Amino acid sequence: MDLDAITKHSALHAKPSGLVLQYGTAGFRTKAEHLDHVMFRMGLLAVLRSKQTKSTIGVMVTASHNPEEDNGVKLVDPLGEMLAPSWEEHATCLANAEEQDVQRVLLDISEKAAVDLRQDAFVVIGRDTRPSSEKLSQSVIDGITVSGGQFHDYGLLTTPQLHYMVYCRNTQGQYGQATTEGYYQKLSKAFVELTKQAFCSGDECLSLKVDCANGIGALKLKEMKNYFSEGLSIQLFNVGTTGKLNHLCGADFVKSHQKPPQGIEMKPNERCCSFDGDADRIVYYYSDADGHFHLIDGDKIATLIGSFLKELLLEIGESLNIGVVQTAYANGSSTRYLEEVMKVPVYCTKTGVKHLHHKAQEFDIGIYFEANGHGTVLFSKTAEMKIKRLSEELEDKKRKAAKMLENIIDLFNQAAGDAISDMLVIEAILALKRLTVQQWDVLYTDLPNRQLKVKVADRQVISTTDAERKAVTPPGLQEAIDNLVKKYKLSRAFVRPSGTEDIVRVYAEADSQESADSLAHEVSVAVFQLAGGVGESPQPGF
Ligand SMILES: CC(=O)N[C@H]1[C@@H](OP(=O)(O)O)O[C@H](CO)[C@@H](O)[C@@H]1O
Ligand SMILES: [Mg+2]
Repeated sequence: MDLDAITKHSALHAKPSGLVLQYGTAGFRTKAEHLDHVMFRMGLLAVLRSKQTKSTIGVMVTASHNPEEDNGVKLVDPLGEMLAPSWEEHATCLANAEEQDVQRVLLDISEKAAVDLRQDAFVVIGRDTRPSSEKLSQSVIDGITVSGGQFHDYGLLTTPQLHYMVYCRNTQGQYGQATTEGYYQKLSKAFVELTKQAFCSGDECLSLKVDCANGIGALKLKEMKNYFSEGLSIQLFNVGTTGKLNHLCGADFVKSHQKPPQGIEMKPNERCCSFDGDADRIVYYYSDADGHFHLIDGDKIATLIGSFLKELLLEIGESLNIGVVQTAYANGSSTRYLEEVMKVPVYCTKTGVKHLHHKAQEFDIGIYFEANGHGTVLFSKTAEMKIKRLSEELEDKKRKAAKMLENIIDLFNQAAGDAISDMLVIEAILALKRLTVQQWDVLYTDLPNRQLKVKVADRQVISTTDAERKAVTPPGLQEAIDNLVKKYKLSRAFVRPSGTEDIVRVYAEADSQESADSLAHEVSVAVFQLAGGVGESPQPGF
């Protein structure tokens, strides 16, 4: 590594003085104009990580569901996973180093992580459709080249596609071909195989409306549509030609406002879904004959998938262990349904897919979804091999079930939650089980809930425990929440500092929407008072 060259180039990507950023829930995220130095330095870091793991590392430039003016960056580890926690710390150190300290921090990381600097390095890059993304990804490339790494720039990709590319490259193509073509082919083939049995006559076809959040999902789905056109007809909305990214549309908007996105024509009982800005989240919804909006979130997606997989396992007579992983944001009704009706063990982790993904790896079949629609299913190598063997050995109905499982394994993106892949899985299950969106929705009834944001001077004054369900600091906050919760029926509430925005999140659920709203408001006021609220105190009403 030519440290002098790095220093010279680093000065061209100077850090704004006083700016401190953290590698948060999903990498660095802030206003795009503050990120040039972070991008350059993440290029440098990706090279070190690649040398250390002797593998291809991914860098994704995106701020997912954040407003269009924001941007962000995250590194993808060799098996398509999120960056290891110890390297998140290195990333934070490097991003915040003053100009004159960049060399020293790089050498420090290399020493601490035992990086052999003579190793080759290879990095792949992807970016979303934000106006700032192209220039920022050039800064990543600058960091890679000046530190002697090689790279392949995929250009526009969904986040899960980049995870897939990294996984493919590090398994010598065993997981699939590391091209968008390879991705489309793998998923479409599995989808077509899986749904073949669902359509008796040739003229049946699924139809679905997709809100693409004015983001990358629109471009990629448009390309992919032709691969499965016979089984599924999709109509795309919010494709980015006129609207702004994530503005009044997309999965995050629909989930948090619990209402339909703008820019989509919804007829009664029509099945619709929304992606987020980088297409790693999906939520479904419909409007009933009376015009009531029904949201089908990540919890209901996990339930649908879980019950389908359980049925198939029962059919083939194999006892592979299934676990469902959720976060504190999972609706209480979903947890109860999974545990009590479906009899599946449920685990709760901290927010952020890296935590859920990690936990899901402990099972033969680990299903994980955040309530906001980010998730996937992981199959252990043993489970995968067993299913493959059974699909050759078993006969008739059992063989059919094993074949279905085999295709489902291929249809899931096991590197990361993926809106396109999840959409195809859901569509296939609905077709195979002949379920309408309404029948899916009534599996259980969500407890009314409300999420709010509170602005405080320093959100880190709030620390939590018990998978973020209890506040440890500031003193008195948890006690205040406990007392408020007692006032309502079937109620629950918790608060935590966001890892992607400079706010504290408040979540409440209760037996009625009025109670959930009122509890969320009261907890917000407690946060404002006890955790250093800034600006105007939270007002009731939404
Ligand atoms: C309540 C909520 O939806 N939180 C989201 C959000 O994290 P926060 O740390 O809550 O800002 O963004 C994360 C990254 O996309 C996602 O994993 C997570 O679920
Ligand atoms: Mg996202």
